[in-house]
Amino acid sequence: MTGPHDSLRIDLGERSYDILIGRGLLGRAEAFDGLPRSRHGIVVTNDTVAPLYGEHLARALAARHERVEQVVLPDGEAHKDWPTLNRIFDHLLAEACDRKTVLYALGGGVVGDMTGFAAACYMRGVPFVQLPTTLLAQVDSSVGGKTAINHPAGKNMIGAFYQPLRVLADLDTLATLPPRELSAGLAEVIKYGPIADEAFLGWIEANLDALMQREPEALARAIRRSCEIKAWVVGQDEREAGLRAILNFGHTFGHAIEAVLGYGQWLHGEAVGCGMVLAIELSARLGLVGDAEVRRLTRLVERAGLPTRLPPVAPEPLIEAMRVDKKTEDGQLRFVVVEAPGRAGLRAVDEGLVREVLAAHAA
Ligand SMILES: NC(=O)c1ccc[n+]([C@@H]2O[C@H](COP(=O)([O-])OP(=O)(O)OC[C@H]3O[C@@H](n4cnc5c(N)ncnc54)[C@H](O)[C@@H]3O)[C@@H](O)[C@H]2O)c1
Ligand SMILES: O=C(O)C(=O)C[C@@H](O)[C@H](O)[C@H](O)COP(=O)(O)O
Ligand SMILES: [Zn+2]
Repeated sequence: MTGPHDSLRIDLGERSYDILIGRGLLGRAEAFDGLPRSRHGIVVTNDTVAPLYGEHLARALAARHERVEQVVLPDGEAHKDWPTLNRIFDHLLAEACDRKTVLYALGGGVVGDMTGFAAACYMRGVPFVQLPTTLLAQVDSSVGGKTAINHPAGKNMIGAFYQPLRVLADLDTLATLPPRELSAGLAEVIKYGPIADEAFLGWIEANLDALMQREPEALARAIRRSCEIKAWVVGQDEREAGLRAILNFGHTFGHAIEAVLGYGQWLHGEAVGCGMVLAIELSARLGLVGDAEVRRLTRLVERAGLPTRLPPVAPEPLIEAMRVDKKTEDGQLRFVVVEAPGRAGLRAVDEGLVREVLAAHAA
């Protein structure tokens, strides 16, 4: 393929695939070389992203499929649900799409998670490609094969592990991303520091202003390192038997905030930002890290424009929502904690301690 781009491979045996990171990838037909050609290519996107990048992508795909069609979903986390997922199936069936049909997820994590789940289910599995257009999706959700929809009782409760054939992260798409969404994406970038790479945490601290100003080199490096860490984790533990849980740092608190407030009130990245502050505080109360680590992460989350205190909700509904977390075993809450800077693990935690942390961070 011509043109400057960076690439790395996620090593999963017969399910291995490449992640390409570069400018203008969506419009470059050669970025799709080697992917299956078929009668139908179905672009799943939403009503915000379709007018921005839909046509561009359709042109790049025109030579690959006799028919390139779009399924345009309503935008937002509130629509990551059964009725919206069904719209994808309705379209595939109405157009007599067969099992060679390729689905293309064009958008952020919501579109990516739903398209992946639809691909896993339609005719028991059709190929799909991730085309992430948010920072969050480029550093996290497009990689690793977790696909899902939400349930009112809990985030991502209905889903499947199903890997894409390729990930194309087009850096140019980040130019149109609203600032609040950029901050949300930074939450998942920051996450990789305390759990896996203290040097990367230092790099983020030093380069946060450049990232927030969208300097292309800084963004490319943050995306590359984030994907490397995620590929390293998922390559060892695709289905979260153990190690992969570290990618859930901040998510037990974060998912509870999202569910209790109502999906879409706080963005996923905002809830994870606040959740990481609570999770490092929990780590400190367990005697694993010191106050300096708590202050360091809190300061970075704050600088990234993310909340560090809980929204005005009572603790009980949050605890209830946390009991639904996928890491809970035999009714026992389990949290990802930082064990030392750059290293994380999973611990069963007493509910009393969790309540103390919630109280310390109440609005
Ligand atoms: N599968 C995983 O491993 C994984 C990892 C992290 C998060 N997630 C999931 O991802 C979702 C969050 O993803 P997200 O933060 O990308 O949110 P999102 O998909 O809702 O996208 C954020 C907003 O940005 C808009 N948008 C997307 N690309 C744009 C662009 N280039 N220019 C302008 N606007 C654009 C979207 O329409 C939306 O309004 C959550 O549902 C979360 O649970 C999944
Ligand atoms: O890829 C993973 O594994 C993650 O945990 C990444 C998270 O950022 C992401 O939000 C994921 O969807 C959460 O997974 P869940 O299993 O807690 O729903
Ligand atoms: Zn996440």
